[in-house]
Amino acid sequence: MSVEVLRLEGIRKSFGSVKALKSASMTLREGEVVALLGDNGAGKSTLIKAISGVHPADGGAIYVRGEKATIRSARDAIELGIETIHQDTSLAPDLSIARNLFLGREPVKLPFLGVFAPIDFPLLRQAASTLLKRVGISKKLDADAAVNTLSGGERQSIAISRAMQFAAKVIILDEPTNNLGVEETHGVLRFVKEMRAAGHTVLFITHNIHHVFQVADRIIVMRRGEVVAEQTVGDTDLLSVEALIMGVDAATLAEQAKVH
Ligand SMILES: Nc1ncnc2c1ncn2[C@@H]1O[C@H](COP(=O)(O)OP(=O)(O)OP(=O)(O)O)[C@@H](O)[C@H]1O
Repeated sequence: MSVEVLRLEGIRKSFGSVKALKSASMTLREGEVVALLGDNGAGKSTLIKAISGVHPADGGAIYVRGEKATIRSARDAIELGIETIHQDTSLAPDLSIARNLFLGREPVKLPFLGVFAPIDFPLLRQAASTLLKRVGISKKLDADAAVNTLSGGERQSIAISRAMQFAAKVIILDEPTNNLGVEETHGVLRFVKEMRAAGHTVLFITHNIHHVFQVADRIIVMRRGEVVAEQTVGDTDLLSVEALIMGVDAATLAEQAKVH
């Protein structure tokens, strides 16, 4: 079995009287794509926000590569090699594609008078074109174009490319294909596969079970703030996954499908 990269044990999180996470546990391994499934309000987003430091957990333990970790901020998560691509929030829309790819980590020239290190734009542009070429979207996109001129799918591609660029061990995608067209959706799913091929671990939230069968190795199902099932995708089928999400028996669901 491949190496464990992230383990969550009994993660808890409440918002006032709402127990969003009662006790969520899961293990992610190197080079696997895992789909995090569950009905609305199951706790999926809250769990990834706990891992990415957006809403730190109230309790439980997080282990990164077997070592106990503390994630209290987005910076903590990034330093541990965990990059999260939230829906629509990861990019600075007014800045260029190139700036976005390296946001906060742009190559700089030598400091001027020891205090000011200006961005090295030619080097930035060159690094951005190399990256866009590597992820196969160089033909369409100009690294100098502002992100607000891009489609939803192109924005997702940029956000994902950025995570790849910094070699994050774990990449978390919150509904990465939400609101995307067919072609854009396929582009994002292709990136997910490329990330796995490059050895990254990908955890993605989705409501689209067809995508699960296209790219995921395993599914983890949440219900009412807990992980209630984990399965290898090759060992299950669409109806069984739907039944797990709904918390009903697969045979009952099949019977209901016949009636309606
Ligand atoms: N910031 C918040 N303040 C108060 N309650 C919240 C907050 N975030 C989430 N919750 C509540 O926590 C529970 C879990 O929500 P969460 O968004 O994690 O579910 P989800 O599985 O991601 O659902 P969806 O698929 O609809 O996005 C819900 O009852 C939700 O209303």
